[in-house]
Order: sequence, then C-alpha cells, then structure tokens
Amino acid sequence: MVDYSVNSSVALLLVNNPPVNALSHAVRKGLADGMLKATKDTKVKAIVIAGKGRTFPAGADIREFSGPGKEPWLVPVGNGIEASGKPVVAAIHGTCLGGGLEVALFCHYRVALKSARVGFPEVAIGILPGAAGTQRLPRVTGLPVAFDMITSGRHVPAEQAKKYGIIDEIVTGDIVNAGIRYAMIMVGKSTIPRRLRAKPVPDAENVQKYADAAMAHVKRKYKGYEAPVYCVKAVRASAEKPYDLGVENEKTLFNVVGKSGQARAQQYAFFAERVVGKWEMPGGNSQTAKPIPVRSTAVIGAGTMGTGIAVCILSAGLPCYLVEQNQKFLENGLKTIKALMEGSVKLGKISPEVGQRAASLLKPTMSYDDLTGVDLVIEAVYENLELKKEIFAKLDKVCKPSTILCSNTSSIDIDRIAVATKRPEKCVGVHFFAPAYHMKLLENIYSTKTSPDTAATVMKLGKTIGKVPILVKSCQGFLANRMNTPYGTESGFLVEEGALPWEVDQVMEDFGMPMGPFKVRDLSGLDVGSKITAEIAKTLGVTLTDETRFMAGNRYSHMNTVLANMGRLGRKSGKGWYKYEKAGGKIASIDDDVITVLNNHCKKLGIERRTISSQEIIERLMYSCINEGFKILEEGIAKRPEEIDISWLYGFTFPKYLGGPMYYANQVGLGRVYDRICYYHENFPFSKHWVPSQLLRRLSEQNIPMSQWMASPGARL
Ligand SMILES: CCCCCC/C=C/CC(=O)SCCNC(=O)CCNC(=O)[C@H](O)C(C)(C)COP(=O)(O)OP(=O)(O)OC[C@H]1O[C@@H](n2cnc3c(N)ncnc32)[C@H](O)[C@@H]1OP(=O)(O)O
Repeated sequence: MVDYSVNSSVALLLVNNPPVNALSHAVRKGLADGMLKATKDTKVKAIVIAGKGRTFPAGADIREFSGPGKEPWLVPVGNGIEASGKPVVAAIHGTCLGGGLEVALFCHYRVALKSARVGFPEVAIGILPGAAGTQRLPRVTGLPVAFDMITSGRHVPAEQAKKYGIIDEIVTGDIVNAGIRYAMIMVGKSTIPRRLRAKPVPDAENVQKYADAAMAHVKRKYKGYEAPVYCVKAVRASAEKPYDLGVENEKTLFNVVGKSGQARAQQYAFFAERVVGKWEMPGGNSQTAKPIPVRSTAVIGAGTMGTGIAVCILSAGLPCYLVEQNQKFLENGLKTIKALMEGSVKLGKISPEVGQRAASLLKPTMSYDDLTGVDLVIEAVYENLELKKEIFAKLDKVCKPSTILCSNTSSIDIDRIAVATKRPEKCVGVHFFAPAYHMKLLENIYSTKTSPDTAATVMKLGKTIGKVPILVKSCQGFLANRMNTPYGTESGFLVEEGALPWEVDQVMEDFGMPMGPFKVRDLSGLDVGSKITAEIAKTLGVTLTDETRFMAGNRYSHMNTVLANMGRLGRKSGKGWYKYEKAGGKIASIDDDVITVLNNHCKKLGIERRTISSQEIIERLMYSCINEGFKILEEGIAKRPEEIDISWLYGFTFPKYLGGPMYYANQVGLGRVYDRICYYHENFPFSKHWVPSQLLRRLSEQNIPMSQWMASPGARL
C-alpha cells in the first residue's frame, strides 16, 4: 500500500492504493513503517511522500468509518512525520483532500503541480477534519481562510493554495522527481522551524469576531446541517487552546459528529452519487456501452430551459448552436445567455476566460440546415408532443446519421417522440431541472428503442457539463416528477382538511426542505399548476368547477385554481398562497384573506376542518412519495433506490443529511412506513398514491431492511 524506495539520499514513500490512494489502515501503517525505516537509514537525508497514479491521498477511506477502526491512527502517524529530523516533503498532484491534506500539513514542505487541488471536504460527508487539520490549517492560512475552507469544503487550486501559504512551491514535470529534487535542496536544514504545531495562529486575538461571523454564516447557509457548526467550533479552538488541547478537542468533536445520523446519511449520499454512475439498461451498462464523442451540440428553443441548457454546455467549453424560429426570440435568448454567463463569472462559478470563450462557442441560427454536422441536439421547446415530433422529424432529415437526438421533457414518453424519426435508437430524453444552469440533476430517460451507446453518451455529457446524471426508463412523469406528484397533491388536501399553508410550509422547512410546498407554488406561479390541471381534466373529459372534488375517481383539490382565478398567481402578482411586499416581491407574509377563501371553499364542499399534527403533515407528504418510489422500483423505472435518492437530493434539494427519501424510509423502518401507508389508504381510499406498493409490503413483511438492497456501501455505514 506504500511503496518504499531510496533514490540517492532521498527516501520515497509512494502511496499505492488505487483509485484515490485513500488512507486506509494499510496505508497509515505503510506510512508509519516507511517513516521508521527512513529515519533509521543513515543514508537517507530527506523523505518524500507522494501518491502513485492519479492523485495524492484524497482522504481517509470513508468505508472504514463504519467499523471500529484500527491503529495506527493518522495523528500519531503525522506526529512521527513532523518530529522527523530529516526534512519531509509532500509532493502533491491530483486531489490532496481531507486526511491527505492533513498528512501534507504534517510534512515540513509541500510542493504541488499547478493542476493539483487541496481541500478539506469532510463537511460534505457530515464530519470534520479529524487528524489535526482544524488546528494546523489556521496556523498556515490564518483564521478567516481556515474557517472558509473547512466549513465550505471547497477544493482550492494549487496556485491559490500557494497564496494562502499551504503550498511552498509550484513545480512542473513528474511530481515524484520534482519532490525529490526539492527534498535534496532541503537536506541538512533544521526541521524545527517548519513544525506547524509550534507556530502561533495569526491574529488569534480576533478569534471571537471571526468565529461569530463563521457561525452566523454556516447557520444561514447550511441550515439544519450539524457538521459545519462542529467545524467552526474545532477551528475556533485552534486560537483559544494550546496545540495539543486543540487536537484533543477536535477528536472529541469528531467522535460526536462522526457518529451522528447526519454523517451516515451524507456518506450514503456520497456513495449513492457514485453508484448511479454505474447504470444498467436492457442490452448494456456503463461498463460495456461506448459513448460517442460529443464535440459539437445544438439546442432547439431559446426559452427559459433552452437558454439555461445552452449556458451549461458553453460553460463546459463545448460549441453550441442555438436555434429559434424568428429573429426576435433568438435575440432575446442571446441576451438571456449573455446575462447568465456574466452572472456565473460574477459568482465565480466559471472563470472570466471561460465566460469570454462562450461568446465564440455560441452560434445563433434560424436554420436547421446548420445542424448537419453536430454530434448531439437537445430539443428544449415546451411540452407538446406534436411540436416535439415535428422537430425530431426535421432533425432526423438534416442531421448526420450518427447525431444523437435528445428531448428535454419532464413527462412525455420518449417512444412517442422517437417514432417521428428513422433513428429511434439514437433518441433519448434529457430532463433538466429549472433553473437548468443551476440545478445539478440530469434525469436521462431511455425508451424501448434507445441504444446503450446513446444512453452512455448522455450520461457522459451530463458529467461533462457538471451535472449529476441518472438513467431511468421512460414512463409517465419519469422518476422525478412521478414520485414528487403526491407531495404537491397531499399538501393541497392537507389545507383543505384543516392545516394552513404556512403551517405545512413550516413543518416541511423544519423537516429540512429549503422551501415549503406553498412557497414553491407561489414561486412557480399558481397559473402554471392550474393550467396543468385544466389540461389533465380536458384529457379526462372532466369539466372543472369550484365544487369538483374528484377526477376520474381520484380525489382532487381545486383550491389552487380558486386562488389563481382570483388573480392570485403567486410572487409575480404579489399575492398567491401568501401575500408579498409587491408584485415580484420575495418576502412572504401570512394573508388572512387566504384563510377566508379556504374557509369558504371548505364550507361549500362540506369539509369540516380539523387540527392536523406536524407528524401527519410529514407522513402524508413523505410517505405518499416513498410509496410511489417503491412502485417505481417495482416497475423497473429506476434500478436502485440510489437513483431515487439522488433525484431528490439534486432535483428537489432534499436535505443531504437525511440521505434521500428512500434512505429516510429505511431509517424510519420500512415496517412503520408500510403500516402508515396502509392506514392512510384506509382513510383516503380515493387517492391512488396510497395504494400500498407490493414491493414495500414484501420488504416490510419479511423484515428486510432496504440497506440490504442498496448498492451503495454508504447504506451500510
Ligand atoms: C478511521 C480513520 C480516522 C482518520 C481521521 C482523519 C480523518 C480524515 C477525514 C477524511 O479524510 S474524510 C475523506 C475526505 N475526502 C473526501 O471526502 C474525498 C472524497 N472523494 C472525492 O471527492 C472524489 O472521489 C475525488 C477524490 C475528488 C475523485 O473524484 P473522481 O470523480 O475522479 O472519482 P470518483 O468517482 O469520485 O471516485 C473514484 C472511486 O474512489 C472512491 N472514493 C473516492 N474517495 C474515497 C474515499 N475517501 N474513501 C473511499 N472511497 C473513495 C469512490 O467511491 C469511487 O469508487 P468506485 O467504486 O469506483 O465508485
């Protein structure tokens, strides 16, 4: 796990634990043994620690967090490195993260390739740096940078890390040779002044000010998450306690937060994100399928979705045609893209160079004939089957035979679009979430005809443009919207039965959702929901009135439309489920008029309003969706619960500290969830989303926890 060699007078400890050289027990032992050997060998005058393959150690082995762990721990190993009288150089390439950065900070010197990145991403998996990182980083960078790096988990590019003082020199060429060259220069120099434990934390007297600011920031930005709070406490101690006590304090905090349910859930989410990259579909999988190279793209439609998708593509440095039917729409689209790209540069999401390059990569056109040579086209017009088919037929005629044709749709069966072409195997769904330039989920949908190579291409493209792609089978609503539908429906029923919209929102925000369902409705516009309902009613041949309570035998709530018909369209009109400070305002306040409308609505329908508990609100919103999630698994729409959880984490901003709805169901206990679903089914027989899933019934009756069923090692942590 750690290859030891001596090169003239320099000992090389080369960590060899692919793929990311995680600091497993064997690696820690290898480092300790290597240090001992190098210290004893009188021919050795300096030591280099580096990583074989793609990276310097990228952190502790997260899989080991589930077990009791085995000595040697990283702190004593690091102490051995620091105490060495022979200079020790960390030669960094790839990603030097977490425990890896801690090892580097125990070394006396750190050199790195320009392409390397360093960071403490522990906070993202619900923990804090546990091997003195919270005590050593502030001694190098000062408190403000340390608070920022450790609470955000961001990866810092080598050149920036040099400015912070983390890296001593940027080197070029082979990293091991560069490290050895640097070590030879340091031979004979005393290591004492380079030992971080003895350094004071700069500006320690202002710790109160920095720590208060950091705490206020994390409580606002990472509401509900425990780890950032623990990170602040640990870093703060670096300025308030002597080094050894600071390390002890860090260990105590690490042990508390590391054993929390949040940490386990976040580590599950980490692995789940990797699991969904290993997809499977009839006829192929991620190992066997071959993505076609995508060097040029086109987006059809310069509306909200089309422009958002174009921004993702351009930000990744790919050329993109933007197609619209007339000059005015095209110009509006270009203006939107320009503004979004400028915004991304301002927010530091992309570099100014990438922002500038985008202008030359973007090719506006009104002619499909320009698309003959593109590798992949994304149609992003509004949800209308006939229009989509018309566009696909045109594309099929003009594009080269290998071009992949994608539809950005949230619900239309891909088979029904692909019939318009002679290349159904190259047709695929790519469901972006609004705003497309921001939301990380990309739900890719295969039809009965889509080839595995086509699926592989859109899965790869998703990663290229910075999304978390999942692959699911086509069905009405696909995975994400189909599963999410009961969430909206049940929230509507709850207010009809007695809850107030702000009560439902508060319960769900306390649960962990960034915004309650009624604030979301106000944001998207009540007219949008109302139009969708009207469409469904039309298809079903139902005439909607204020008294309508059922559609095709299913319970239905008309309240949203009642408000929309009063001109209460949400934020844009200044009134919706809430009232706002002005049309287009963002500050929601309780509106007594809504209570009056609700009471009148219920009176008219003969509904007796009752008090509804927070528990019932959570159960009805979450369990109804979880039940649908099990049906989605049963039908093979998603292969594994991980696809479902990832879709909620990145499509609906479900809190990572709960892992996702399926992981959450497992934590609650499948038996309990099933029993409550049966209870609600009995009480609400006219909602088909309460018909219990057979898969859930089986798992619950046989007492099989879902963790046995999940592919992610994190599920068993
Ligand atoms: C009990 C010991 C006490 C120690 C006390 C010290 C405590 C230290 C705390 C830590 O160090 S926690 C870990 C901190 N590091 C991280 O969180 C980094 C996590 N990894 C990543 O962010 C990325 O993997 C990467 C390193 C940036 C590489 O990204 P890339 O996209 O290139 O590859 P991936 O597909 O993500 O990963 C490849 C492969 O490796 C597995 N993996 C990655 N990191 C770890 C890890 N830290 N532990 C275990 N496994 C890891 C990942 O799951 C993939 O596996 P697969 O089987 O191929 O899917």
